[in-house]
Amino acid sequence: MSESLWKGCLQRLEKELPDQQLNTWIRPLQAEEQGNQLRLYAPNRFVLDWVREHFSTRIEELLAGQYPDSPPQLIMSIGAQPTAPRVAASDERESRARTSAPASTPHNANLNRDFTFDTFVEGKSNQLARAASLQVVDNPGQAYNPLFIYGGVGLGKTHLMHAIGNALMNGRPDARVLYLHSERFVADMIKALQHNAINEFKRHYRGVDALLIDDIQFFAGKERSQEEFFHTFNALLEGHQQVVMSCDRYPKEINGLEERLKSRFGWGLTIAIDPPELETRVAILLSKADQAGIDMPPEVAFFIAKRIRSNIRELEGALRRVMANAHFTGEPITVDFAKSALRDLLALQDKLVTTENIQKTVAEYYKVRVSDLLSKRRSRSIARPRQMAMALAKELTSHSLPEIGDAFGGRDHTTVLHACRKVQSLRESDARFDEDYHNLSRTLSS
Ligand SMILES: Nc1ncnc2c1ncn2[C@@H]1O[C@H](COP(=O)(O)OP(=O)(O)OP(=O)(O)O)[C@@H](O)[C@H]1O
Repeated sequence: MSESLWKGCLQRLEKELPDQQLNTWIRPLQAEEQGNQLRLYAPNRFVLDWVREHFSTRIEELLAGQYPDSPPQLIMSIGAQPTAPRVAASDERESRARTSAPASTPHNANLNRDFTFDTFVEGKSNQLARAASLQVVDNPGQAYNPLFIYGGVGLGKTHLMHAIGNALMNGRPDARVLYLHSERFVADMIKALQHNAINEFKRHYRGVDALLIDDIQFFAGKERSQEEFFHTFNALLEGHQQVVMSCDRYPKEINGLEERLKSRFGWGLTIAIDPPELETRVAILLSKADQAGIDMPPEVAFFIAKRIRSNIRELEGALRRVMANAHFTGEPITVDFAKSALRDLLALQDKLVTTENIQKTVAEYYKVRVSDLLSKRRSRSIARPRQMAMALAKELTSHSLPEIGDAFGGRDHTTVLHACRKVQSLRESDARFDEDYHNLSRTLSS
């Protein structure tokens, strides 16, 4: 039988399955080919059951496709392939990652190799989270344990977690690093309970050097999973094994999560990622365009970044759309071109953030009336919210300074400019004011 029997299957599966599934279920398998048999070894029972249930029929079909006259027999078990060299996945990077990982350890393949510190653009909004993540890489299990990263959708939490995992693996290729979404933890646990394999489940998750677990808000309301995670979490911390968690909100704000978990999550370092400011958005766009081999004029990046503010995933979506349009039409990427390519998206955005909406939201936040913001009153309790609203209108809408002045009771454009500068300097000198700004822009952009 050909040595490349499993390789042939892998090549087909790589075309058929999304990367996530390949990395989680298929690439961790080891193959041994003997006579008319293909033996596949799974690193643990979960992988074994999952592959049996979801992929074995397809693998058998692929085997039969290669030897229609005498289809090879597929045998699956837990363990490591005893002698022969492993059959490498066709993706070279994955194959390198696998070769360095002991077979029976929780595999490292669910790390996305593109999410590294090198591809993570630093800005004010993510500086602390990035610095803390680098500390974790330098001193895993010691520096900040657990590291809890929270922030809105699409702001780079997952990217940072993978960057930690990849850097840990680069420093110590035999490190047992496990990245997973909380949903997977829950699914594995249920499966383990069904199969009476909870001890194996425990061993699996407690045997890692670093557990990177994403979107833990998913545990909300799932008591049994929380219980299990609580014990896993404690065991890891006691063993000085690193835990990194991400969540879409501050731990104390997760409804349906046990108090003891909330409090324990705060034992290490809890750190926020905020929505990126304009300069960071521009830098991210330029960096992503560069990675895609596109020469993006800075003024186009600036235009897109100014108009798409909600999160980086949306920013990437807009960039992809512009690049695809340029590719199909062969036209150069200019501001006008981007404007036309993003027409629908921008119209939607404009509808969402209007000056009226900003005035209303700011007035509610500071408990003043909208009419006060538009009035001539100059007391600080009114002037500050008014300046805040003007600065937000400049940042979040595409209106000009005179247009914004008009919308605020017919003020001059220099008043708006002054408000923007004042807000900028207050944000730098007054942390509370800066937090107000972030809260408001988050509310308005979501
Ligand atoms: N600072 C950054 N530099 C470069 N790319 C970034 C940065 N932050 C986020 N991204 C990119 O934005 C996209 C979304 O990021 P990511 O998936 O990490 O968000 P998230 O915070 O985990 O969101 P969710 O809560 O929805 O899972 C990814 O493609 C990521 O590479």
